Amino acid sequence: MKFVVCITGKIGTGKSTVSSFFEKKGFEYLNMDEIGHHVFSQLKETIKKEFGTLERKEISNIVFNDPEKLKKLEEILHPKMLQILNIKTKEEKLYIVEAAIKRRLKIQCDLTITVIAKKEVIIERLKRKGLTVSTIEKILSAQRDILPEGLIIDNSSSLEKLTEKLECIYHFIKKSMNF
Ligand SMILES: CC(C)(COP(=O)(O)OP(=O)(O)OC[C@H]1O[C@@H](n2cnc3c(N)ncnc32)[C@H](O)[C@@H]1O)[C@@H](O)C(=O)NCCC(=O)NCCS
Ligand SMILES: Nc1ncnc2c1ncn2[C@@H]1O[C@H](COP(=O)(O)OP(=O)(O)OP(=O)(O)O)[C@@H](O)[C@H]1O
Repeated sequence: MKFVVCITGKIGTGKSTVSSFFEKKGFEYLNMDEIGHHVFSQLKETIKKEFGTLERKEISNIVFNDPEKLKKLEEILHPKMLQILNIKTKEEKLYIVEAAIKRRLKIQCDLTITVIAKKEVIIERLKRKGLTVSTIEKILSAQRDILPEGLIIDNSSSLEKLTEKLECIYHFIKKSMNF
């Protein structure tokens, strides 16, 4: 049986933490940020021509300050990213796909889980990872179209609370999908 769960949500809400829970339960994990980085390295010439650099941090500064430039980068990367995702999810398996911009990428899946968290919690957690408030604010602003859909998990409190919620969801999926 093939079953694809997509984990979506804004930056720093806890998508990787949630994905890792499902990976431990035996789901194969795919991360669209990583696939994006892979495609980026395959399309260097086009990117260099468009942005004048291949430094991801510099490009991040450009695109998260200019929606038109972000659109341009997405037009270059997204078709190939989707192609890779489709190839990687062909088997009869359980997959967990982490994709902040699931809707923009038009990813097809059997179940969507949206991870949400309070803005101040997101900022606090990401500051600890070394991001500046200004960068976080800019990325959040480029993610205004990420709206809650499917099952919604609020990850504003502890990891213990998150795990409790995830165990419930996992058992619900397991029972309803019969695996
Ligand atoms: C802009 C790029 C070069 C920045 O690379 P960098 O290594 O500095 O950051 P990273 O990839 O870890 O992204 C930082 C944060 O921004 C988010 N993000 C990335 N791309 C986008 C986007 N198009 N729209 C909104 N948020 C995005 C990520 O989910 C993450 O939370 C890179 O993110 C990129 O190539 N993005 C375009 C491809 C894409 O749409 N990826 C998102 C897949 S969900
Ligand atoms: N409930 C929680 N309590 C405390 N810290 C948490 C909790 N959930 C996640 N974190 C921490 O917050 C940070 C962001 O979480 P995570 O990397 O899972 O988010 P993400 O949505 O995948 O982020 P990104 O968009 O940057 O990929 C990490 O350092 C993670 O360990």
